[in-house]
Amino acid sequence: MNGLPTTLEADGIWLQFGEQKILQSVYVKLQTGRITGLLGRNGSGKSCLLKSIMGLMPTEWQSVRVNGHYIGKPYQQPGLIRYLPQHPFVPPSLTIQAAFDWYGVDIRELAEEYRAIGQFKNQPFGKLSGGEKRLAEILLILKSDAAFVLLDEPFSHLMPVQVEQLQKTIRQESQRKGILLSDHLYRSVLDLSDSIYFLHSGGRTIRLTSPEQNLKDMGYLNS
Ligand SMILES: Nc1ncnc2c1ncn2[C@@H]1O[C@H](COP(=O)(O)OP(=O)(O)OP(=O)(O)O)[C@@H](O)[C@H]1O
Repeated sequence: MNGLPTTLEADGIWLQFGEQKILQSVYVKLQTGRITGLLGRNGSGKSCLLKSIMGLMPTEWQSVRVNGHYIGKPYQQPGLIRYLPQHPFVPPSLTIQAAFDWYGVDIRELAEEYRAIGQFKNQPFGKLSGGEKRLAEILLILKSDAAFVLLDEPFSHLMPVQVEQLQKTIRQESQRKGILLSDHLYRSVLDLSDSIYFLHSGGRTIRLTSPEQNLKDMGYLNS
């Protein structure tokens, strides 16, 4: 691939577990400089889709292309893509400082805005509260040097003031990255996103044209 990655397209993703069809020919497109939202009911397959894009799921078929070039295992490409899973992923014995060093993120840049990060930098992850841990993990992924970032429920466990701060950081980082944002805090997803996909329980994505109305029509929001 020549030049900097600017577009990532995941196409024709098919995934099933036994008889249960999860994803059926799903398509999503990410672009650097843009935030793409992903919404869908509980269990519709959003987390599976994010893992599939990374190359971490045993899909029946899928094609991930960066600037039009097929990439077999996106997660193996240095500087291409990072993924925030729903569940904690940093080993509990690692300190915040050590984790940030490992991901190549300068903790000093964040410590002023996110006081807790600076304050607890010598604490191991295992001793942090659920919200503190989540915040540190989101920032690790979001600030690391990658062209694309996939965020699975970044706002869960965070108090409102941190959600607001994080929205600001997501906007800042989107100036140089393509971000896929999936969260049930739909208002934040709608406010931040340049375009929004809805994953139907049948396993297909549609792009929302009038997000709020579409979400009501599909029963994701009360009308
Ligand atoms: N490893 C697995 N083996 C079997 N079934 C799985 C596996 N992983 C996920 N599933 C099933 O796939 C479906 C989609 O799960 P997924 O976690 O992707 O949903 P989701 O849209 O992220 O849900 P939520 O909004 O509740 O987080 C669920 O029915 C789940 O039980």
